Amino acid sequence: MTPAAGPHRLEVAGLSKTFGPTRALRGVRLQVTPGELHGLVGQNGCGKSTLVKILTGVYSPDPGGSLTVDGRPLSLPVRPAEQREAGVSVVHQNLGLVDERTVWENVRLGRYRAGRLSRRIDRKQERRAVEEVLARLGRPLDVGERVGALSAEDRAAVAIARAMQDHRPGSGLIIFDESTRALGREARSRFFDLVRSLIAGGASVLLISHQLEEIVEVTDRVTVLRDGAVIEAGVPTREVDETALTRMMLGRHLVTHDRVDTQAREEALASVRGLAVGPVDGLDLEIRRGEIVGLTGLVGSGFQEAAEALGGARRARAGGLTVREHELALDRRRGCTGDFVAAGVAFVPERRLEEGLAGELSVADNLTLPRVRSRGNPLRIGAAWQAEETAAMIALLDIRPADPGAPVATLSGGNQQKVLLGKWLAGKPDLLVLHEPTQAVDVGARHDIIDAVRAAARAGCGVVLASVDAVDLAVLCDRVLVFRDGRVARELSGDLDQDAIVHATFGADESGEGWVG
Ligand SMILES: Nc1ncnc2c1ncn2[C@@H]1O[C@H](COP(=O)(O)OP(=O)(O)OP(=O)(O)O)[C@@H](O)[C@H]1O
Repeated sequence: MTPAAGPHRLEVAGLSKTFGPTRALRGVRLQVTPGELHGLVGQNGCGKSTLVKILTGVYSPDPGGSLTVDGRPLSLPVRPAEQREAGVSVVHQNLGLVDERTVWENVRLGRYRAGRLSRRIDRKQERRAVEEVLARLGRPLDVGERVGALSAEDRAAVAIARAMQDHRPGSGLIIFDESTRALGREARSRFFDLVRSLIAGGASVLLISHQLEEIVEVTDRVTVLRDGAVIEAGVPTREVDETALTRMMLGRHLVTHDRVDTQAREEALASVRGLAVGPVDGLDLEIRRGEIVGLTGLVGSGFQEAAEALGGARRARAGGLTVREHELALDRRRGCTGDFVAAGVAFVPERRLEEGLAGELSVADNLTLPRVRSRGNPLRIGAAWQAEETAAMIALLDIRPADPGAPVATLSGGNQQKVLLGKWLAGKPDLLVLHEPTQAVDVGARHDIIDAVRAAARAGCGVVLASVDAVDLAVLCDRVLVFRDGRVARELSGDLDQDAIVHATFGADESGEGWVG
């Protein structure tokens, strides 16, 4: 679309943010017009989240920048009330919903209006308010339903309703910060239908995504950040394609990954017997050296629980895992991670800071932690092997900043993901269990991660890759097990392609159930 005349919906000028030695943003400018779907892309650590946090008042920027909405300047740092009044709202990663709560509670969370006299929440009024917002969106839902029980697209509608409830018709800016990843292809397209209907009504959208295909497909214009600075401001999307965007983001050309010949050897490496965890009941699985086995399915199908149990992060009801000569009981209590490490099993969880990394410790400490005990005196921090291993992993995975002393919590999401993977790869595991390893990483980092996983397989490591990302599964795996209702509904192998994986995950199975995505 052509930019509308009159003031911009959002105008950011000269915005900078410095964290100690890191210049996270440098003189950023960004203009979003009314009724525009504007994409914002950039490598991990280029400053996207920092920008969103400034727009929503979490961070105060360095002095000197300015921020206007519909021509009205906002004070810096942004005050929550002012942000709400201006109609700027964010939908976070994975939609930011609380599954255990109802639709109306999710929409109203944090903004209940208590009765003036009773100080009680007026449930009837709250529910009615939410029904009205959903009606405005054209998505009437049962507001008393638990959000966890909803379909992916209804969940998306709840997140959008939550974001737009204070918007005056024809105004407002919704920022989607990596919000669409959990949506399947079909749900995603309906999600964008909904977004377009908001835009047709005059709202604006800033879409932050690592899915360049999606950016190219749905946005009107796109702004590219690199190392905290704007490289391209508001290029009309019809003038770019994925390759051009990648080059702008990374400053280099990337060769896309194709499938490579299998690295799997004849030699058996690991076997799973009678695994019962979550909805899974009695899973058997053999993994050979160098083999990459994918586990996938819809949320709740059991593939995630199975991966967590194999990695020692979740206690199973029953089951055993044999890796070479090591036998591990999978129904043991958590806390026996040491046994898994000793057996050569490494698990890279999806939730990095909660399960996998110590945020306050440095990159070097996090990368080398699992081997501190076996390789030397834990009190002798800074040993030569630690420096060597850290330097090797920083280089292999292009971890940024390349500073071994930086606390991990200060790294961007994608760079934390790389540290987590590096932590386990450096230990040269026999069995590597990965859960969503490329989540929230940019195209360049994804490239590095795929290379690193392949190199591990080439060295004889068996890999279990649990993911909803059909592209990752298709380029990396020798075979893919598709879970449905706790059982392996399909096993795909041979020349895998992503459409076949998506179809097997979302499509009707032999019994004719399900729906085609
Ligand atoms: N609280 C903080 N303290 C120190 N440095 C920080 C802090 N927050 C972010 N940074 C640094 O600022 C830079 C920008 O990080 P930011 O999280 O904004 O990147 P991003 O583009 O959102 O990355 P990703 O795509 O990986 O989420 C990075 O170098 C990061 O290490």
